[in-house]
Amino acid sequence: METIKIKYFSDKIDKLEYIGGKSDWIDLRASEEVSLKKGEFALIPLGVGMKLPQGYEAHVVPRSSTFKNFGVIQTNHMGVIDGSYCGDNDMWRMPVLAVRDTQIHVNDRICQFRIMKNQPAINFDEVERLEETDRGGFGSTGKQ
Ligand SMILES: O=c1ccn([C@H]2C[C@H](O)[C@@H](COP(=O)(O)OP(=O)(O)OP(=O)(O)O)O2)c(=O)[nH]1
Repeated sequence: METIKIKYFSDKIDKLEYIGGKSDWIDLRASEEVSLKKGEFALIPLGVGMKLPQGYEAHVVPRSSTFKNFGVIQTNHMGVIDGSYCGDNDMWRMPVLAVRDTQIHVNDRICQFRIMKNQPAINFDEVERLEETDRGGFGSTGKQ
């Protein structure tokens, strides 16, 4: 069990809930009304900020139903919340592009997140040749 310090920037959204069993991803809610015309971009405020456990980052992705329900695509495809994004004003947001006119209401569950361990520190060792067998290009194993 990990404990996460959380700040709510709005009292209009439900508190986050960890529900084990079905999925351990945690749904995030829009904390403000967002109206978009087709083709518009917005940063949807998610109304929370967190101090993640030491050595963790968070990954934010849409819910599977988000496109069907709201007609928006997450423009960064997966949001990466660094552990250092933990200041008093560091509210999480979801960048989206609307593919149709749409309305996101306060408290709508729009995306989900999980925490992930940081990768180890990396040192790049530059070489002339990698000395391994080529894997082949995109699609080199065929279609079926
Ligand atoms: O979907 C996202 C992605 C990022 N963030 C916050 C947390 C993250 O730690 C910070 C910076 O994100 P990132 O490093 O991915 O963005 P950048 O464009 O490289 O900005 P920076 O120059 O601040 O690193 O923005 C969000 O709220 N939502």
